[in-house]
Amino acid sequence: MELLSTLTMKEAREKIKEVFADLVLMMEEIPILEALNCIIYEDIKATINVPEFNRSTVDGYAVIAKDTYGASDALPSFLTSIGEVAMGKPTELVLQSGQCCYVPTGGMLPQNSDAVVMIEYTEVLEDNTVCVQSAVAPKENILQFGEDVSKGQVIFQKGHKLRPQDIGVLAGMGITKVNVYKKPRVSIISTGDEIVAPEEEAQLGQIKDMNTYSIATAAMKDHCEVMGMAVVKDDLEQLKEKIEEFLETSDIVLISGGSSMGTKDVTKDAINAIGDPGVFIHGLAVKPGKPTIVGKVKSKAVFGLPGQPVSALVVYQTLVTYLIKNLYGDKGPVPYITGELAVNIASAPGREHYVMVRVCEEDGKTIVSPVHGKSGMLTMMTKSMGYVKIDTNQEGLLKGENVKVYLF
Ligand SMILES: Nc1nc2c(c(=O)[nH]1)N[C@H]1C(S)=C(S)[C@@H](COP(=O)(O)OP(=O)(O)OC[C@H]3O[C@@H](n4cnc5c(N)ncnc54)[C@H](O)[C@@H]3O)O[C@H]1N2
Ligand code: MOO
Repeated sequence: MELLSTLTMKEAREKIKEVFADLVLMMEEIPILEALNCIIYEDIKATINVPEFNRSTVDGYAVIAKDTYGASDALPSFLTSIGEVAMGKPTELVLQSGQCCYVPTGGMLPQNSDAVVMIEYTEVLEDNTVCVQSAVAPKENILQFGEDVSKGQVIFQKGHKLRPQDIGVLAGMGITKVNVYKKPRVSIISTGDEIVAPEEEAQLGQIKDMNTYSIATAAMKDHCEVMGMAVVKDDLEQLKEKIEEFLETSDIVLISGGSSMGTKDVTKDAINAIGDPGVFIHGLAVKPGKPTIVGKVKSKAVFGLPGQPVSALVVYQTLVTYLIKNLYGDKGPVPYITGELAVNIASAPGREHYVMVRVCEEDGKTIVSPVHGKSGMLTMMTKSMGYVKIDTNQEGLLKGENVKVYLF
């Protein structure tokens, strides 16, 4: 009798990290407008100071803060206005004690000024006298030279994923192109004599292909380039040929189905038939996802995901995403929220258990409830916001417990 050997998820991840240490992504230089969600290939240093001059953050009067101390509605300070700063222009003005100067939001501060009083707290009297009705502290309402970013400082580290605000900062530095990792190239194969394309009519006993589409779009979400998608019969030779074809252009080939112990489950044999070292993981102590396969051939990664739609996607998210993040050097955590369990949840003994959950707000509390179903029902995941993890040694989770929900 052949039984699956079962590694824990932690052991499987360590093994994957070790075995694919030589799988590396190339670098490419791209315009910043195309770089959203791309991963930075090397540290980026600030090329300038931001701002490059002391700026006001409000419309008001630049002052020497000391001149306003004690000022109030009842007892204002009277300052002499020496002029106005024009937006986008340098100023030559220099403040002396007892003087002030009008500055718009974002305007350059005159020399010697160290704060700005908002215009609402001032009143202009005759003879360029400004009545200041509120005190300001030094540095109040100003952005100092280099306060946002100072020249030479590392603003983004290698492995950082670029978000809209990051792209804005790069533009603000005059950096219009960035070196990023090339996307991992991924191909997807679904195996099964019963699988038909979504647009085809399914005869009794057949099933429309879900996995090719859920896995391909999961890979796109992970910032991969999908190179090929195919459905292959449960046939060793045909599967081997398709994997070999896809390996020509891909870093990772993801196969779903045929991972278990049935007579028609040929994924493991097909991977091993291509070359060494072949399959190095078959079986994980997780639920769902027990029959997972991981192999290395032609220096590339080949995964055999379980055919059940939920299992395939859960293993993708827990294991394939882990490898992809590793390739990118992305050390960020899996995004999660926390909430309170609405009911007790029993665990699968001896396996790390991923339970699909929905989340709602009730009386200001975040309430987490399990979504029941079987791993052949993909709607279990469409009704869920994420999953909670029950560790191998945990007996279950209790109602009222605070849990982490890992988001899809
Ligand atoms: N004797 C045993 N049987 C099974 C075991 C086991 O340990 N011993 N493990 C079970 C578990 S757990 C899972 S998960 C499945 C995994 O099976 P396979 O990876 O071999 O997948 P298939 O048998 O090909 O398919 C399973 C199921 O999923 C449907 N499927 C497959 N591909 C698609 C697709 N692209 N789109 C939609 N649905 C798909 C397929 O029709 C089957 O219903 O094995 C258990 N059995
Ligand atoms: O372990 Mo299977 O992946 O439960 O459905």
